[in-house]
Amino acid sequence: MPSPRIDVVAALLVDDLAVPTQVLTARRTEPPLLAGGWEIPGGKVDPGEGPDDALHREIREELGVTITLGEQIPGPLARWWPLGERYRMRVTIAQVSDGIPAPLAGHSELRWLTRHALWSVDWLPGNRPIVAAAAARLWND
Ligand SMILES: Nc1nc2c([nH]c(=O)n2[C@H]2C[C@H](O)[C@@H](COP(=O)(O)OP(=O)(O)OP(=O)(O)O)O2)c(=O)[nH]1
Repeated sequence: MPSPRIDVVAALLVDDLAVPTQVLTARRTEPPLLAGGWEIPGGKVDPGEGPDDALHREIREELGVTITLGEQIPGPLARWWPLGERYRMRVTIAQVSDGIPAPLAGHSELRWLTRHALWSVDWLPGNRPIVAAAAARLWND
Protein backbone atom coordinates (compact mmCIF):
# COMPACT_ATOMS: atom_id res chain seq x y z
CA MET A 1 0.00 0.00 0.00
CA PRO A 2 1.49 3.39 -0.88
CA SER A 3 2.39 5.62 2.05
CA PRO A 4 -0.02 8.52 2.68
CA ARG A 5 3.03 10.63 3.49
CA ILE A 6 4.96 12.76 1.01
CA ASP A 7 8.37 11.27 0.17
CA VAL A 8 11.47 13.33 0.95
CA VAL A 9 15.00 12.08 0.29
CA ALA A 10 18.13 13.46 1.94
CA ALA A 11 21.88 12.88 1.66
CA LEU A 12 23.95 12.75 4.81
CA LEU A 13 27.20 13.88 3.20
CA VAL A 14 30.35 12.65 4.88
CA ASP A 15 33.93 13.59 4.06
CA ASP A 16 34.88 9.97 3.35
CA LEU A 17 32.48 7.01 3.04
CA ALA A 18 35.17 4.57 4.21
CA VAL A 19 36.36 6.57 7.23
CA PRO A 20 33.85 9.34 7.95
CA THR A 21 35.03 12.07 10.29
CA GLN A 22 32.61 14.89 9.40
CA VAL A 23 29.02 15.33 8.19
CA LEU A 24 27.55 18.26 6.28
CA THR A 25 24.56 20.14 7.60
CA ALA A 26 22.67 23.02 5.98
CA ARG A 27 20.71 25.90 7.46
CA ARG A 28 17.23 26.34 5.94
CA THR A 29 15.93 29.68 4.69
CA GLU A 30 12.27 28.70 4.33
CA PRO A 31 9.44 28.33 5.22
CA PRO A 32 9.45 30.84 8.11
CA LEU A 33 8.55 28.11 10.60
CA LEU A 34 11.65 26.08 9.72
CA ALA A 35 14.02 28.90 8.68
CA GLY A 36 17.22 28.95 10.72
CA GLY A 37 16.99 25.26 11.56
CA TRP A 38 19.71 22.88 10.40
CA GLU A 39 18.87 19.91 8.22
CA ILE A 40 20.20 17.15 6.02
CA PRO A 41 20.15 18.47 2.42
CA GLY A 42 17.55 16.97 0.09
CA GLY A 43 13.95 17.47 -0.91
CA LYS A 44 10.72 16.02 -2.21
CA VAL A 45 10.60 13.23 -4.77
CA ASP A 46 8.78 14.45 -7.91
CA PRO A 47 5.87 12.41 -9.30
CA GLY A 48 7.21 9.53 -11.40
CA GLU A 49 10.76 10.08 -10.19
CA GLY A 50 12.81 7.40 -8.41
CA PRO A 51 14.13 8.28 -4.94
CA ASP A 52 17.81 7.99 -5.94
CA ASP A 53 17.26 10.15 -9.03
CA ALA A 54 15.47 12.69 -6.85
CA LEU A 55 18.37 12.68 -4.39
CA HIS A 56 21.00 13.30 -7.09
CA ARG A 57 18.82 16.08 -8.55
CA GLU A 58 18.15 17.80 -5.22
CA ILE A 59 21.81 17.77 -4.20
CA ARG A 60 22.86 19.11 -7.59
CA GLU A 61 20.26 21.91 -7.34
CA GLU A 62 20.88 22.79 -3.69
CA LEU A 63 24.63 22.29 -3.33
CA GLY A 64 25.97 22.14 -6.90
CA VAL A 65 27.77 18.83 -6.45
CA THR A 66 27.68 15.27 -7.74
CA ILE A 67 27.54 12.54 -5.12
CA THR A 68 28.25 8.85 -4.67
CA LEU A 69 25.67 7.04 -2.56
CA GLY A 70 26.55 4.77 0.35
CA GLU A 71 24.28 2.98 2.82
CA GLN A 72 20.96 4.18 4.12
CA ILE A 73 20.29 5.07 7.72
CA PRO A 74 17.22 2.90 8.20
CA GLY A 75 14.23 4.45 9.94
CA PRO A 76 11.24 2.79 11.64
CA LEU A 77 8.72 3.11 8.75
CA ALA A 78 9.99 0.43 6.36
CA ARG A 79 13.40 2.20 6.47
CA TRP A 80 11.89 5.71 6.12
CA TRP A 81 11.86 8.28 8.94
CA PRO A 82 8.62 10.03 9.92
CA LEU A 83 8.71 13.84 9.78
CA GLY A 84 5.57 14.94 11.58
CA GLU A 85 2.38 13.49 10.10
CA ARG A 86 2.81 14.70 6.52
CA TYR A 87 6.25 13.59 5.37
CA ARG A 88 8.58 10.64 5.51
CA MET A 89 12.28 10.92 4.73
CA ARG A 90 14.81 8.41 3.43
CA VAL A 91 18.36 9.22 4.48
CA THR A 92 21.34 7.93 2.50
CA ILE A 93 24.95 8.40 3.53
CA ALA A 94 26.87 9.89 0.60
CA GLN A 95 30.15 11.45 -0.44
CA VAL A 96 30.88 14.28 -2.87
CA SER A 97 32.39 12.91 -6.06
CA ASP A 98 32.64 16.18 -7.97
CA GLY A 99 32.52 19.82 -6.87
CA ILE A 100 32.55 21.74 -3.63
CA PRO A 101 29.22 22.12 -1.81
CA ALA A 102 27.82 25.66 -1.77
CA PRO A 103 24.47 26.96 -0.45
CA LEU A 104 22.95 27.61 -3.89
CA ALA A 105 19.25 27.21 -3.09
CA GLY A 106 17.23 26.92 0.08
CA HIS A 107 20.10 27.33 2.54
CA SER A 108 21.92 30.30 4.04
CA GLU A 109 24.91 28.36 5.36
CA LEU A 110 26.61 24.97 5.22
CA ARG A 111 28.70 23.53 8.00
CA TRP A 112 30.86 20.41 8.31
CA LEU A 113 30.43 18.89 11.77
CA THR A 114 32.87 16.56 13.47
CA ARG A 115 31.57 13.81 15.72
CA HIS A 116 32.06 16.00 18.78
CA ALA A 117 30.32 19.01 17.23
CA LEU A 118 27.35 17.00 15.96
CA TRP A 119 24.91 18.55 18.44
CA SER A 120 26.33 22.09 18.21
CA VAL A 121 23.67 23.20 15.69
CA ASP A 122 19.93 23.57 16.15
CA TRP A 123 18.70 20.58 14.12
CA LEU A 124 15.10 20.64 12.91
CA PRO A 125 13.10 18.84 15.61
CA GLY A 126 12.22 15.86 13.38
CA ASN A 127 15.91 15.31 12.66
CA ARG A 128 17.09 14.55 16.18
CA PRO A 129 16.39 10.80 16.14
CA ILE A 130 17.86 10.61 12.65
CA VAL A 131 21.05 12.36 13.70
CA ALA A 132 21.34 10.07 16.72
CA ALA A 133 20.95 7.01 14.46
CA ALA A 134 23.52 8.47 12.07
CA ALA A 135 26.05 8.92 14.87
CA ALA A 136 25.48 5.31 15.93
CA ARG A 137 25.97 4.10 12.38
CA LEU A 138 29.02 6.21 11.57
CA TRP A 139 30.81 6.20 14.89
CA ASN A 140 29.11 3.64 17.17
CA ASP A 141 27.94 6.54 19.38
N1 LIG B 1 15.36 18.12 2.99
C1 LIG B 1 15.03 17.99 4.26
N2 LIG B 1 13.76 18.25 4.68
C2 LIG B 1 13.49 18.09 5.98
C3 LIG B 1 14.46 17.67 6.91
N3 LIG B 1 13.90 17.61 8.16
C4 LIG B 1 12.62 18.00 8.01
O1 LIG B 1 11.79 18.09 8.92
N4 LIG B 1 12.36 18.29 6.69
C5 LIG B 1 11.05 18.72 6.18
C6 LIG B 1 11.05 20.15 5.71
C7 LIG B 1 10.00 20.15 4.62
O2 LIG B 1 8.71 20.30 5.25
C8 LIG B 1 10.11 18.75 4.03
C9 LIG B 1 11.02 18.65 2.84
O3 LIG B 1 10.76 19.59 1.96
P1 LIG B 1 11.86 20.47 1.20
O4 LIG B 1 11.38 21.88 1.35
O5 LIG B 1 13.26 20.18 1.58
O6 LIG B 1 11.62 19.90 -0.24
P2 LIG B 1 11.92 20.59 -1.63
O7 LIG B 1 13.38 20.99 -1.67
O8 LIG B 1 11.43 19.65 -2.67
O9 LIG B 1 11.09 21.93 -1.53
P3 LIG B 1 10.03 22.64 -2.46
O10 LIG B 1 10.68 22.75 -3.79
O11 LIG B 1 8.80 21.79 -2.44
O12 LIG B 1 9.84 23.96 -1.74
O13 LIG B 1 10.69 17.94 5.04
C10 LIG B 1 15.78 17.40 6.47
O14 LIG B 1 16.69 17.02 7.23
N5 LIG B 1 16.01 17.57 5.15
